Amino acid sequence: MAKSTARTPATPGALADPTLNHGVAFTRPERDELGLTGRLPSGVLTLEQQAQRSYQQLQAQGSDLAKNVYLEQLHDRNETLYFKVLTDNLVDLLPIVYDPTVGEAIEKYSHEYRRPRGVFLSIDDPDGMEKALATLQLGPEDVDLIVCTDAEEILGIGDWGVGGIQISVGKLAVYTAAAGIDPRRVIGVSLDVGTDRESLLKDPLYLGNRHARARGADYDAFIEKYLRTASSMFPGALLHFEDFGPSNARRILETYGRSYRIFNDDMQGTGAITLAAALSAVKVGGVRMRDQKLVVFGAGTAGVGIADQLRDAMIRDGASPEQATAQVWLIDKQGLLTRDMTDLRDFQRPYARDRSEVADWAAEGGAISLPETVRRVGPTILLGTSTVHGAFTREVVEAMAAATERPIVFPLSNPTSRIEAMPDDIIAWSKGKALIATGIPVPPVEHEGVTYRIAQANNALLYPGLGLGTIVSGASTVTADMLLAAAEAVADQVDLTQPGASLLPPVENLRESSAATAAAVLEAAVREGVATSKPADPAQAVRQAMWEPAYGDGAAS
Ligand SMILES: NC(=O)C1=CN([C@@H]2O[C@H](COP(=O)(O)OP(=O)(O)OC[C@H]3O[C@@H](n4cnc5c(N)ncnc54)[C@H](O)[C@@H]3O)[C@@H](O)[C@H]2O)C=CC1
Ligand SMILES: CC(=O)C(=O)O
Ligand SMILES: [Mg+2]
Repeated sequence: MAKSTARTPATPGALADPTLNHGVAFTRPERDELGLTGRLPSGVLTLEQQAQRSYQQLQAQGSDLAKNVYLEQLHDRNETLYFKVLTDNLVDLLPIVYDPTVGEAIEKYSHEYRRPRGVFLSIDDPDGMEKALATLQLGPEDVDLIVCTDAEEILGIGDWGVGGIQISVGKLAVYTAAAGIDPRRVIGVSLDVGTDRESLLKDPLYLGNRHARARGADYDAFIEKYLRTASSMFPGALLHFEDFGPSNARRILETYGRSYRIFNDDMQGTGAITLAAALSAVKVGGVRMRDQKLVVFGAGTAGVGIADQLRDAMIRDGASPEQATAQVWLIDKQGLLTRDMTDLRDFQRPYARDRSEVADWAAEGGAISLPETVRRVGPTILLGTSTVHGAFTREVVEAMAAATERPIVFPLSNPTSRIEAMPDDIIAWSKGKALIATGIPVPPVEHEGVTYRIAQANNALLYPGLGLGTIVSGASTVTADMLLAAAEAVADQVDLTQPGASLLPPVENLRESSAATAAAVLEAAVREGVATSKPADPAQAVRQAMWEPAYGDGAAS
């Protein structure tokens, strides 16, 4: 008997390709033309109706992680529909595709894995890098943005190896939903250099390179090769670096920041969004920027990136560089950082205090604690970038409130399990005086008849607009003035007239806010002479460049 050759026919191309697929929104003529006759139920829905149905399906998922996975699968089926759902429900869904749920998706990547998204570049095959990027079949003019991570310091949850691809994917989703970056012109990249997390190395299902993290010359050569390859294949692309470890993050930016179009979100994006929140807080608090005293708890990539930007803001407001630097105190695992310590990182050194200055401060085992520093310094701003949940205790916040009328308290660590203090506690302990911003989304806090809206000082409120402005300007590098323009544009959008007002624009307005930020960045790039495109009307140029989720002509939409 002849062998049967019958099999289920393959999904026709237009349904299988998420960038082309409109699903049941394909009209009848389109179905005929694309060879889909009989391959879809006969009803034809609009994009709006499809989005309604998807949103209902999403709500039926049992957990935030399940929602994240559902959305990923939707993205794999129909990109336009995915972005329609995401853009129309950004307030609800930002915490699902991004911070904090993305942290869980990263931890469980190898177990929740369905299908790949992005490009995986392996340190064990550096010569395969060009070949891997070439599989995308994109030409030199086809790419605006590449987000890469080596996943050594994902959010505040540390080293997650290849699972870090999901932070690249999440950051890109926010770029598109918040600023209309064209999703067909972006690439997410995992730079898989191994992992030092034992549990991953021992997990039979782990999908990344199964060895310790490469460091030293091999690592440096791999990063340099990535920069050379990505920027020669896609010369127009902005190269976004995310969640690298503290020593590499800064070193890469300092080494290559002037020769490649790179942007480190954890240092520069976080610095700029926190500066924006601080500019608002300073307006409310009344102490001039040049007179602020800043204590940073957790002096790593984000903490010192923010300290640098706040120090520069003090200088712009009239402080001398020496005075501004002396108004910053850094605390890390060793306690308050002092110059006599032998394990300081290069970037911490400028802010380390002279030991003689703190000779009579209380120290436990040689370490000067956060509460002692706050009591002694009387800071006006307290910043948390330590990943230490609960580090801002009642004692610390009360000491801040005793020293300054409107203490500025920014517990910025992500995800929720790492936050230094929750806003309702800070509001209660400071008797409603504290001016607060957090890294995660937090609901408003009621206290003695006032509703306090908590600013989300997450770089997601700034980097999409910064990226859009950089892309539209064709800027050759991301300059300090472009970052400052972005911070000021974000701060300018805030209405501080009501008691308890948020220090940053709400996520509801993120698309509008990103457009305004992008226009300001574009203008700064032109002023600085790094722009290659100089549109006469920056606001209009930015709006025109923003991609909208729609099927375009022909489909029911
Ligand atoms: N809100 C936002 O937009 C952003 C928030 N972050 C958050 O900031 C936190 C830090 O991130 P990175 O700076 O990238 O990490 P990092 O590893 O570079 O910095 C963390 C620093 O905290 C220090 N630290 C750890 N335990 C400590 C302790 N008990 N006392 C004092 N210091 C301690 C570490 O030694 C390190 O220097 C993370 O939770 C991350 O999610 C980071 C970037 C953006
Ligand atoms: C928000 C972000 O970039 C971080 O927590 O690392
Ligand atoms: Mg980050």
